[in-house]
Amino acid sequence: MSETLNPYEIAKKQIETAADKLRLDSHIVEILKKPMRVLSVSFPVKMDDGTIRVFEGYRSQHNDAIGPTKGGIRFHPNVTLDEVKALSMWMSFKCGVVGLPYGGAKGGVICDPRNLSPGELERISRGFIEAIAQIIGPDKDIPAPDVYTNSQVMGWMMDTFSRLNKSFSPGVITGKPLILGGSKGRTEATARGCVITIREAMKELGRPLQDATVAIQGFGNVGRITAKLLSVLGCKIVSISDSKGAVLDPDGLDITKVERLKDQGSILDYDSDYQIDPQELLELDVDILVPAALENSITVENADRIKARIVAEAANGPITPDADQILAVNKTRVIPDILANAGGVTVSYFEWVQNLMNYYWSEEEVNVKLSEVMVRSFHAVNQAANKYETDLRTAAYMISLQRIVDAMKARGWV
Ligand SMILES: NC(=O)C1=CN([C@@H]2O[C@H](COP(=O)(O)OP(=O)(O)OC[C@H]3O[C@@H](n4cnc5c(N)ncnc54)[C@H](O)[C@@H]3O)[C@@H](O)[C@H]2O)C=CC1
Ligand SMILES: O=C(O)CCC(=O)C(=O)O
Repeated sequence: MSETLNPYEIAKKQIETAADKLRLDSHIVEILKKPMRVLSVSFPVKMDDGTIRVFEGYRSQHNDAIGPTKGGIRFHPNVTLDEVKALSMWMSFKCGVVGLPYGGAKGGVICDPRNLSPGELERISRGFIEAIAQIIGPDKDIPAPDVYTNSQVMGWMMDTFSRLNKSFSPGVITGKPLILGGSKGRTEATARGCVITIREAMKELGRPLQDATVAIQGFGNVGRITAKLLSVLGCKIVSISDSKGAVLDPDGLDITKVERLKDQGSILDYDSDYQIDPQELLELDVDILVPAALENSITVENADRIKARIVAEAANGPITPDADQILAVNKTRVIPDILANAGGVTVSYFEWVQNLMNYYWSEEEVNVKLSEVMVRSFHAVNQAANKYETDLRTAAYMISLQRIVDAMKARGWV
């Protein structure tokens, strides 16, 4: 039987694996395998040509035993309800692994921002928040950016929520522009956190970062800043891809040039001799592979051909469970998404805290706090993996599952 690529089925499987190791009661596992609340909405939006289009979106809230739920909003043509549910579950375990007082949530709207005008994008952003306003709020559920949404989208969403509630509510959403209560360091936080986990993993393996070779799939918020930060640490970024294709230079790409080309048109303008098939990027013989795009990049189809020593899951869900097993046999070190990309939600938490106290930290303060969280969490997961003789993903799930279960018990739910 071929493996499932359905993210919801995958998330459930990951929970079962860790729950088995923790010997959790089956009724507790059943609670955790379902989001506690899912809102499915459709809302009309006036397009620039005067026509009205109806857009569909979802908000899934997985478990709020520990605190309000938290997680990004994705705008993408392939958004599905099952994807949003899985992403909300992964958010719960991500918040758990770094010890944030949140449960997980996620939202998604089926649309393609690459084909929308700025005005249409604004009306979709406002329309979606109006449609889900009843279930979000600073002490209920706090959205943030994800794929194809950014700080401007968060600004519009915060404005719509504040107007509906007739009070300025910066704490309803994070990843906002600085002028509206955004946190310094939030834009870079996911990549910065990921780079810290890579640095710690390389230390564990006794390998230097200087001249380490890196391939990065995805050149958006996370992939692009990861490329920049790793190159500052002396790594050689040999290959980068985005939704249009991939480029490779075995001597190391000029990241500033790739950034300029991306802003002006396409990374494929780098040099036609440097273009490769994006699938090839994943299979390059590099020290570090960073999938920073979407789910299911590494499956049973290609797992056996992955040559990287470390795969750092900057994206959510890039490796399927069956592929995970193949990578483990091949001794590839996988830094799981719920740890590798937890820097984003960590600084989102700092943003929310700053909004609630209306007092703001310097970028240095934010980065020092982020680094403390990421280093501590990486080593806690690594130690648990050694103790339970398991991989980093299962160890990370075990830590978070235990926290959520403890909270549910303390509240008298189970
Ligand atoms: N933005 C954040 O703070 C966080 C993002 N993530 C995850 O990181 C991943 C990337 O998110 P962002 O960078 O924020 O999104 P983004 O919208 O800024 O960038 C997405 C990038 O992926 C590229 N892409 C899309 N399809 C691709 C494909 N098939 N092959 C190669 N590249 C492709 C796009 O061209 C774009 O460069 C997602 O899985 C997201 O859920 C996780 C934690 C936090
Ligand atoms: O910053 C946040 O609250 C959540 C970011 C996110 O959606 C994620 O970590 O996948």
